[in-house]
Amino acid sequence: METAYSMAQVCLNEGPCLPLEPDLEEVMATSRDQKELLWAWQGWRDAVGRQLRMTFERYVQLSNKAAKLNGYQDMGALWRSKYESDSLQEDLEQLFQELQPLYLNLHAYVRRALYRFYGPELIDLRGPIPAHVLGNMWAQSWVNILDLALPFPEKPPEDITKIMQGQHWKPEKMFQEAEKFFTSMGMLSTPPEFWTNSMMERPTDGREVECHASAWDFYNGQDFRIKKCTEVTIEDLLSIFHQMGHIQYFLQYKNLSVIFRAGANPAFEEAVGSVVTLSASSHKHLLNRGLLSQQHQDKEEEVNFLMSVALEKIAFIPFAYLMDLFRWKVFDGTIEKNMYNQEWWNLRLKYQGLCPPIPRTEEDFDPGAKFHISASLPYIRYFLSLVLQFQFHEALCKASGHMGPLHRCNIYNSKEAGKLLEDVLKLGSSKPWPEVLEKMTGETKVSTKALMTYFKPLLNWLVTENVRQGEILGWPDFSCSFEERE
Ligand SMILES: CC(=O)N[C@@H](CC(=O)O)C(=O)NC[C@H](CC1(C(=O)N[C@@H](Cc2ccc(O)cc2)C(=O)O)CCCC1)C(=O)O
Ligand SMILES: [Zn+2]
Repeated sequence: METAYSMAQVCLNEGPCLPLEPDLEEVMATSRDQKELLWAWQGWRDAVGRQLRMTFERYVQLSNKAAKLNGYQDMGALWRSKYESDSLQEDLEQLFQELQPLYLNLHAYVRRALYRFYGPELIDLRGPIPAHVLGNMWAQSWVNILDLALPFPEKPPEDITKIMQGQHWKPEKMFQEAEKFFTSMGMLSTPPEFWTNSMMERPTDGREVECHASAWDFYNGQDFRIKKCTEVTIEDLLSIFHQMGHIQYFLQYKNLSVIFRAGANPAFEEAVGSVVTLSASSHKHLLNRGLLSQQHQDKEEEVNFLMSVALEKIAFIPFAYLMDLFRWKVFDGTIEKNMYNQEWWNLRLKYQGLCPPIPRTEEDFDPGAKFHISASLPYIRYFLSLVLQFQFHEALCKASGHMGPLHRCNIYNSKEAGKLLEDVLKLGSSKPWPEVLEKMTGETKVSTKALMTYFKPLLNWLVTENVRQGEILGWPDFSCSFEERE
């Protein structure tokens, strides 16, 4: 399945065939022509999703067989066991409910912005949003339509990608920049093997590679690598920070016995790189790294900044939640194979408030068009990491002596924050994760408080704006209308 995913391309009538990275992702991110967006969206699902359906059905059977042989009810139960909690699903639902007001206000606001641009024939102000106009192949991050959704359009943020390209950044410099962030906090640098053995760019010698980025621990205490088809963009720079977070975790726990060389739970692994990214993407940090020239941000520019972070992080919440809600139900048999696609879109409607842009059938297998499903990589870790990374951010900012709003904090150069983070990462999975969380934050429970604190100024602005526009929160017109699409 992963090979089919990484080799798939969508071909223009006469002319080149486009791979997902960077070409189709570029179309989804930059095109404002809904017919072109639909071509890429549908083409990718025809090329990948449809091909994977049969294999996926067999994969489910074999996965459950393996799980049962290991004493688990089904593979979903095995995946969930990593969190060592008998109330995991209830706790996750509780976190999701707490974040709903933030998501519903963002959804309503973005729907209005898309309505202004694409008009009533495409957008129903009381309905779900079609999934192909949100700037991303899976509508999991909406940051690429920031230009359509900017609260104060007369104060657009600087284009950091253009600045990077103007400064002739190369992939290796992007990795060095990320490493420098960790060493500035007194944390570990990468060994020479990392720089010789990693694959930082798509090969030009014709080798077909899996371009979805990943970080690898070779469990020999010295060989650690990242594989990524790096493009010189701010999006790729920030995802390199995320990847280097995995490498830092590998380095910190490399002397533990191999059974403990893992994150305290999978969400901890994901949160480490993301928490550093929260500082690295701050105005203060980008300014002092020479990637921004504007000295200070006024109130309105700050709302614009928070909107860009929300389009990445808040839009992601329901997607990250439903990915494994779907797979857990597939593994436990609640969702049978003749229902895969309609149940997938039921979840996409219920949690994300999205519709497919064209009718879908059971000939399609849209979940398979997402890397982690083709690669059998669990996903709930990203949902939990979203909450955890803000809890970590608050704790590390406090340790660094930061005063003022959480979204202005930058832990770069803070040896205190580095020490606190290091002491946590060194534990690997050798202690129950609530103990590790308490060491970092003083709390033993995952809490949305820090995330809500970070976004409070934006939520205030969003609620005021949505009330002013008389927005309906949610999608009472829940049907996905297609006739206008023709
Ligand atoms: C051997 C192995 O598998 N190693 C694991 C790590 C480990 O287990 O040690 C690994 O490298 N997994 C790959 C995966 C890559 C990325 C990803 O897939 N991200 C998600 C979700 C997301 C979205 C936005 C965001 O800001 C952060 C995350 C997506 O893009 O949907 C690509 C972009 C960034 C992270 C990763 O690094 O988590
Ligand atoms: Zn990760």
